[in-house]
Amino acid sequence: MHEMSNPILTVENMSVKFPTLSGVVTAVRDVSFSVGREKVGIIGESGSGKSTTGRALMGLQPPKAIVRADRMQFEDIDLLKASEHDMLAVRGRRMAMILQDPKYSLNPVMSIGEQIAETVLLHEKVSKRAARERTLAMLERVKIRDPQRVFDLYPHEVSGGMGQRIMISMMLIASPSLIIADEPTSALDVTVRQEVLSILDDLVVERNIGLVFISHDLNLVSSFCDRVIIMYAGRIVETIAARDLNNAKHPYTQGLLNALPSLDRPRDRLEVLSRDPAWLEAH
Ligand SMILES: Nc1ncnc2c1ncn2[C@@H]1O[C@H](COP(=O)(O)OP(=O)(O)OP(=O)(O)O)[C@@H](O)[C@H]1O
Repeated sequence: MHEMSNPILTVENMSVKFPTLSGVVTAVRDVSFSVGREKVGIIGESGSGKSTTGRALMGLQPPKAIVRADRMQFEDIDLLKASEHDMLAVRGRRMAMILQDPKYSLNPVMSIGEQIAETVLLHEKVSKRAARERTLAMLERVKIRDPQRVFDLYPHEVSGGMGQRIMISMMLIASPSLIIADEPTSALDVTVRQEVLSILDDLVVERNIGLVFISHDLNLVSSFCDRVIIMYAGRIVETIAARDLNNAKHPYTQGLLNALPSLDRPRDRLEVLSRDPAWLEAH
């Protein structure tokens, strides 16, 4: 459950713009939210600004992007004032990101074991031998069978589900207080997805940390997260407790819920989401 009295992250009126040849694209407009020790989902259609929001929190927006906000506070760090040097100490350590494809986050020329052991050596004053032992233990913690064999594999040799477990095992070592997961299970099949979600859930509960879970899958987010932020065209249209989703007030959220396939609403009869220009007005 969340302790909003003491949020880990507070964002007030954040906007992200991209100057392009055909003009300035405003990908995120005046979004405000906080994250406590809880799982917060960000949901919206493709292009609604979910990933841009996640990257801006990490300071990982493309160099041309312009991020503006009244406030972006992560624990004791003012993200608006933090230098790239400050962010190096935050990223991966205090705030970590999991992406859809772990291959992009892993070093392709280093074995899995070497990479995890490197993280251990970065965070703990131990010998190389002890780092190897810790690495094998971490692989076991994320339920990887045969960790000795996996230790010597390279990123291209592991499946997507195993890659996400490896990412999570590195987070167990770094012990971040906030994880931003951008579609971490979209590329996985249903069984593997459930396993990865359950490992992620254990991590959040056990470490009492915050998780921002970005997804276009409302069903998944509503069952996995505590609260849900609904984005539409770069804005937050509604923030709601997952258990209250069925009572969502905003017509866009209701449209998303109605668009979910269910037994009495076969897939070939999905409704077209309705849109109203008034939703784009500030509120
Ligand atoms: N580097 C960029 N340059 C210009 N426009 C960009 C850039 N990155 C994102 N955008 C635009 O910003 C908007 C939001 O994109 P974003 O990727 O955040 O959406 P999203 O909700 O995460 O979508 P998806 O689910 O497809 O990842 C889109 O209109 C996109 O075209």
